[in-house]
Amino acid sequence: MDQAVLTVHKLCKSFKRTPIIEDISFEVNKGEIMAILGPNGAGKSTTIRNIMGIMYPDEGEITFHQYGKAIPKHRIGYLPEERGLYKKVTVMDILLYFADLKDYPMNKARERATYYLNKFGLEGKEKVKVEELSKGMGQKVQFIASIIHEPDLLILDEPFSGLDPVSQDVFKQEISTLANSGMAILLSSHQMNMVEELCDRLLLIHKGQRVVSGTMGEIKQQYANYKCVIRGNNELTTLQYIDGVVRVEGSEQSATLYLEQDVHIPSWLPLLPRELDIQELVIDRISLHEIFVDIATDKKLMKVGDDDAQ
Ligand SMILES: Nc1ncnc2c1ncn2[C@@H]1O[C@H](COP(=O)(O)OP(=O)(O)OP(=O)(O)O)[C@@H](O)[C@H]1O
Repeated sequence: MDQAVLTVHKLCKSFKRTPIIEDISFEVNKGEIMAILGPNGAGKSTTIRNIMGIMYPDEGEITFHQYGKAIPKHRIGYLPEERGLYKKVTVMDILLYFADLKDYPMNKARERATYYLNKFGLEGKEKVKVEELSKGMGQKVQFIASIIHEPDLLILDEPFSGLDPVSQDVFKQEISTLANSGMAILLSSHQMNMVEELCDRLLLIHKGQRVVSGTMGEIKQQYANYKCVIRGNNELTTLQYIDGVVRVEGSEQSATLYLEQDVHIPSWLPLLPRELDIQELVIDRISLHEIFVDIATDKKLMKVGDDDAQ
C-alpha cells in the first residue's frame, strides 16, 4: 500500500487575478520519485513555492500526512530554483549551518557532509569558501545542504539545470538511492530523458492545468503512440495518406509517420504501398520528450481532465 507523505488537493493560485495554477492535485508517496513537468512558465515553481509556504494557495489544501497542515520544516529538504549560498563561508560551515537550522546533531551532520562531499567529487573542498566554487560545485553543495538532515520529503526545483552530463548522472543516481532508502521525492524538470529514466510517476502541467498524470507505464500506454521512421526517397503526401497515419514530419529522404493510437503493427505494415522506397524502417513508441513537445505546442488534443490516469 502506498504511503502518502504529501498530498496537494485542488490547488489554485492567481497573480493579479490571472490564474496561474488551476485545480492541481497530486500525491507523493514514501520511497517514490514524483515529477512535475511542464514548459517554461507552466507553473512548476509556483506549485512548489505553495507547498513550501513561500506563498499561500488561494484555494486548495496541502497536507503533510504525518504532520498535518503545518509545514514540517525539519523533515523537508528543499532545493529552490533560485540557487545561492552565503559566499564568504566555507563549504563545511555552510553545510553544518543548514543542519543546525534543522536541529540536526552536529557530529552526524559533519559525517554526512564528508560522506556526500566525497561522493560528489568534492573531497578536500571542506575549507574552501563557497565563492571559490564553480557553479556546478556550488549546486552540489546546495543539494547536500538539502539532504544533510535526512528529510522524509525532498523537494527539488529543477535539480539538473546547469549541471554537466556527468554531474547530472551523479545527481540522478543519488536521487534514486535516496528514494530507495524510503525518502519521498518531488522534483520539477523539463529534462524529459531524466524524468523518463528516474521517476515513478509524473504530472504534466501546461498553462497551470493538469494535462497528463500517472505512472510512467500508464502514460506511455495511454499517450505514447507508435511512430515509424522511413529512410528512402518518398513523397510526404503519399506517406500522409496511408491508413493509420496521423501526421508526417521530416523530409522526403527521412520521414517520421506518427500513427494513430491502438494501431496494430502487424496489421498496419502490409498497408504500406508496394512502391515505397524503403532503405531503412524503424518502429518505436514516441518518447516522453515527444509527448511533452506535442502538448506544449498544442499539436495533439490531449484529454484534459480525464481522471483515469491518476
Ligand atoms: N510572483 C509572481 N508574480 C506574478 N506572476 C508570477 C509570479 N511568479 C510566477 N509568476 C507567473 O506565473 C507563471 C508560472 O511561473 P512558474 O515560475 O511557476 O513557472 P515554471 O513552470 O516554474 O517555469 P520555468 O520552467 O520557466 O521555471 C508565469 O507566467 C510567471 O510569469
